[in-house]
Amino acid sequence: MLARAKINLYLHVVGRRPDGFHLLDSLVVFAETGDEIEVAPADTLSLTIVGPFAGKLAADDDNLVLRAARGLRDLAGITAGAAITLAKNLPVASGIGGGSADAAATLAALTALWKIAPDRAALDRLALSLGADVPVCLAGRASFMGGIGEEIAPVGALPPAHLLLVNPGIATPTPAVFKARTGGFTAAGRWASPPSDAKALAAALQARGNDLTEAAITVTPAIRDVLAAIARTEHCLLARLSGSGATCFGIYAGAAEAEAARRAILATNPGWWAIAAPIAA
Ligand SMILES: C[C@](O)(CO)[C@H](O)COP(=O)(O)OP(=O)(O)OC[C@H]1O[C@@H](n2ccc(N)nc2=O)[C@H](O)[C@@H]1O
Ligand SMILES: Nc1ncnc2c1ncn2[C@@H]1O[C@H](COP(=O)(O)OP(=O)(O)OP(=O)(O)O)[C@@H](O)[C@H]1O
Repeated sequence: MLARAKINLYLHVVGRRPDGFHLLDSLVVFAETGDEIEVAPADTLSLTIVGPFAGKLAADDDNLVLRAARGLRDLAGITAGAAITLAKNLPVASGIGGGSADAAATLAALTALWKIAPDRAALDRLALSLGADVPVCLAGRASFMGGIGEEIAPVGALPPAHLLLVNPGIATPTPAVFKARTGGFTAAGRWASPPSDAKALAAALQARGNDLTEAAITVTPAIRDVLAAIARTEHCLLARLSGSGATCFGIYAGAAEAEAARRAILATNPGWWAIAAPIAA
């Protein structure tokens, strides 16, 4: 099962809860690329990690995949096991929700393997307890995200558009970025009807922003270089940070333009990670 990368096309910080968590308004979409979760019947729960970023992550009890599996088992009141394999294709702690997508894919795959039908509200509560981005990853489609991540509203059909994702290879922990944030709050940026094409989408996004950008650059200064490099690529309609970083994205009208931009970026920055993929329909 594909655990798609999550991209925050815009992200406004609209308030703060008394417990310190930030209230957000974000347009979340998914890219047609990500990690892979496979599950097979077994007596006990186990996790094997393979793939390009396997070395950056331990298959220990804290792994979001195993936390999701244990949480689902407890929720269903069963003692089943599963042999889970995670192909870690996305950089870790990079603002594209890899761990959250893995957790959501694990919940979906094990629900099918164990043939259980958990109560939806309880499943959503479990998702949120695993991470603020897990509920939207569980919904699995383009959404306006509110609250601290628990409010998911439909966006309507977005126009076809292609993404270039670029990461400078520096893990950027989400808590550090929220901690570094200064300044006030921004109004919500939701629109009533979706833009008609990629150019109109980029124009609508230009009027919005990612309120974590400055803080993320404080934590990982290389983000400034990544944003500039994406903005310089031909046919780039918009360059922006996703989530708390350090992954940034470019928007392009066509697949060929996004792929050409990926090659151009890697030619001058061979140490960076870059991938081109359409926004999932
Ligand atoms: C920045 C986003 O990626 C936008 O989609 C998410 O809000 C973060 O989602 P996430 O990585 O699943 O975050 P979590 O693991 O739940 O939270 C990590 C830490 O970030 C801070 N945090 C997170 C979400 C939020 N709405 N407000 C916060 O202040 C909290 O200090 C929290 O302890
Ligand atoms: N399966 C997993 N994949 C990635 N990270 C995991 C996983 N399990 C636990 N983690 C831990 O969770 C933290 C966040 O990782 P993740 O890659 O989800 O961050 P992120 O891309 O910044 O997410 P977000 O965009 O939701 O803030 C890392 O510090 C990592 O050690």
